[in-house]
Amino acid sequence: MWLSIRTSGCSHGVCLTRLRLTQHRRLSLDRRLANSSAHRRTTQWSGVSSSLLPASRPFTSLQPYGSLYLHSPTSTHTPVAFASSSSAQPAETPEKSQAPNSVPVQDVRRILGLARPERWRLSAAIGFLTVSSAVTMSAPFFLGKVIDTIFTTGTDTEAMTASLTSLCIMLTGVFLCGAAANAARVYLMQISGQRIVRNLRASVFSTILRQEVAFFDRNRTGELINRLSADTAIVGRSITDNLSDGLRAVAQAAAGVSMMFYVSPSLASFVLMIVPPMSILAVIYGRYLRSIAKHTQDALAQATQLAEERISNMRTVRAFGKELSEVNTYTQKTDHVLSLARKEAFLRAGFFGVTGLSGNFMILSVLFKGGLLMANHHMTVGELSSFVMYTLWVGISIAGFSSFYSELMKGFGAGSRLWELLDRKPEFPLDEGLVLPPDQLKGQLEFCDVSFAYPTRKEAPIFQNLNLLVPAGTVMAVVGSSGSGKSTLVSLLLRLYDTDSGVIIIDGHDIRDLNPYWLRSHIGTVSQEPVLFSFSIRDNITYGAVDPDAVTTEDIYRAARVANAYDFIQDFPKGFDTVVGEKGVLLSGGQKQRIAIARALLKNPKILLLDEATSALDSENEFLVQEALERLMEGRTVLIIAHRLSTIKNANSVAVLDQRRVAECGQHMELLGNREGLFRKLMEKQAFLQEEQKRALR
Ligand SMILES: Nc1ncnc2c1ncn2[C@@H]1O[C@H](COP(=O)(O)OP(=O)(O)OP(=O)(O)O)[C@@H](O)[C@H]1O
Repeated sequence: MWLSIRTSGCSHGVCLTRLRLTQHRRLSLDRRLANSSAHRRTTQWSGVSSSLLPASRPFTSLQPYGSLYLHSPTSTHTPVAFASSSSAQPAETPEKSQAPNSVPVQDVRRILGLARPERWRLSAAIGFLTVSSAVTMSAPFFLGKVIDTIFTTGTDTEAMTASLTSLCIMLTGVFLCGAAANAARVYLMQISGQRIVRNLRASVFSTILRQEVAFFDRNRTGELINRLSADTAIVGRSITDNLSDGLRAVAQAAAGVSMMFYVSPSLASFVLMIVPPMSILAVIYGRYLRSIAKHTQDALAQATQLAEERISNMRTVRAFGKELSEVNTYTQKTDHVLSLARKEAFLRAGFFGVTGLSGNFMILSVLFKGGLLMANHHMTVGELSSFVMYTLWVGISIAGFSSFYSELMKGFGAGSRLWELLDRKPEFPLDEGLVLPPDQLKGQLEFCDVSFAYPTRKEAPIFQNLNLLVPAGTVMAVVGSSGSGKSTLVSLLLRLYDTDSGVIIIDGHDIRDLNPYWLRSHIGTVSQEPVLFSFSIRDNITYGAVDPDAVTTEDIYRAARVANAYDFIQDFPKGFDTVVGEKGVLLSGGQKQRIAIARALLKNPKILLLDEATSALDSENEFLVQEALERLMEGRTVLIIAHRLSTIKNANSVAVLDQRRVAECGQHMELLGNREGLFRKLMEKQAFLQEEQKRALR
């Protein structure tokens, strides 16, 4: 039994979408098969610590890029439109949420979990820390002994010299050990910190790259980069350097207080009355600081995002003469950062002012009370000196602990943003699903009753019950007015987005059942404005290969020759090793396109999605690009967004998009014959006919 869906105005068999009900059954069977492990190809992502991710989610690494996302509607083509702060979509990351005043236990566990792979190094560092702190804290006691030796040996200079010398030699040895232990601690902590940050960055980057394209529509690049660079560094520092400083502060404060009680319990009880109010102050301060630090990070992320977007599109900024206004906008953002930083500075100033004052009062009270005790012979001068030094150390340690606490809170703030990102599950998997044997892939494409709206603009549907069939090995030209959804068709075929309803079928398989990674490895794309990466031409071409390691220099040269790129590449002084600049900015439009064609050729895809170059190219470049494209299209299923009459004429069929569906479909001459038809009107409007007439006259 056959169910036929004919698109309105479609007069050619190609556009007749036949959806056999038995095929439906086959599809559901395939879907079940896809779910079975036999049909799944799940590849472990390597190089990233799986402990960073929730257990429910397998952590897999990126495969070499198989497909070229050149015609993604999200890619930065010229002309460039900037996201204004007012119109910007809210970011998905948790910056917009209020900073909670308490740290959830699972956040603490998670942040400590980051240090697990470094536990041995960190344990050794803590061992060295204990040694160096013990040395530091024993110093006042022994220095007190030195003072007492000086004051109590009276006129017996020989005895004093002997005991003073032995004491000083012993202390020198102890201090040297302390210095070595301290150096070892700093080294181990730094290395562990860098390793933790490296792992965290790899995880965050990998998580970002696995997200579906809609995620990148919602989140700004600058904000994501900020998570990747700044937040990871803050988290890394908070559990290494900062943790070490915190532990040292606690250990030294505890040892200092014990020694104060050992030297003079009555003086110690008197002085330490000041500690409880100071601790309460430190906790309150830490909370405030955490909240302000989080807002400062958010504001900074926004400023970074703006700078990143403007700098990477500098040509557009210059062309519109917007340098000054962009500087003003950026300054406004940094002013906001400054106002938050001012609040933070005010808080810090107040806190450190109070702690400094308390420290001085502590010393003053020690000297006052200690002087009285000395006068009553309850203390020696050496003991009082030791006590004063311990008091100073305890004061320094408490101040160190409060800065440790505030840094730790900053770390939790940055961590909470990272967890939200790391925990985000992509809406559809990158590397799961059915993989067809190579000989089974013919390349027939079918859109059956497809309805779709972009996730960020659900209220504006792009397609409603769209039907289209591209038989394997044929070329279909897609035409339509601007915004009719031509590029969206390409995005759906690449499965950058999923349809809201209806199915896209490739060789009888629902695209959602196919492994997206595998699927994209068989689809080549070349857009009007191909994006190249800032490495050499050789590497840019190799980027297209599914297995870059298997690519030989001869393969690259062959692809470049077929793409009409070999000669101009060889004319560069560095030939194939020429670096093309960011997004290929050092090349002309036509050169970029021919390199992109070579890149697609190396991939040798079964299905080609092309966005033909417009008249932006000069006639020689246009000819070379056109010729290269024609060679690329040979023997493949091609969906081409056509801008030229010659392409439309040479295609096996033409589909006209209008009103969220395929309005007309058929061979070029057939569609042109319909005087009232949309295609005819479109051609007239786009001056294709005039172009043809001009040619006929020549
Ligand atoms: N990522 C996106 N998020 C939301 N809307 C989008 C997105 N990309 C495109 N659109 C919208 O979808 C519609 C179709 O866009 P599409 O790029 O597919 O049109 P097109 O026919 O290729 O246009 P053109 O010929 O001008 O390139 C447009 O209204 C566009 O604004």
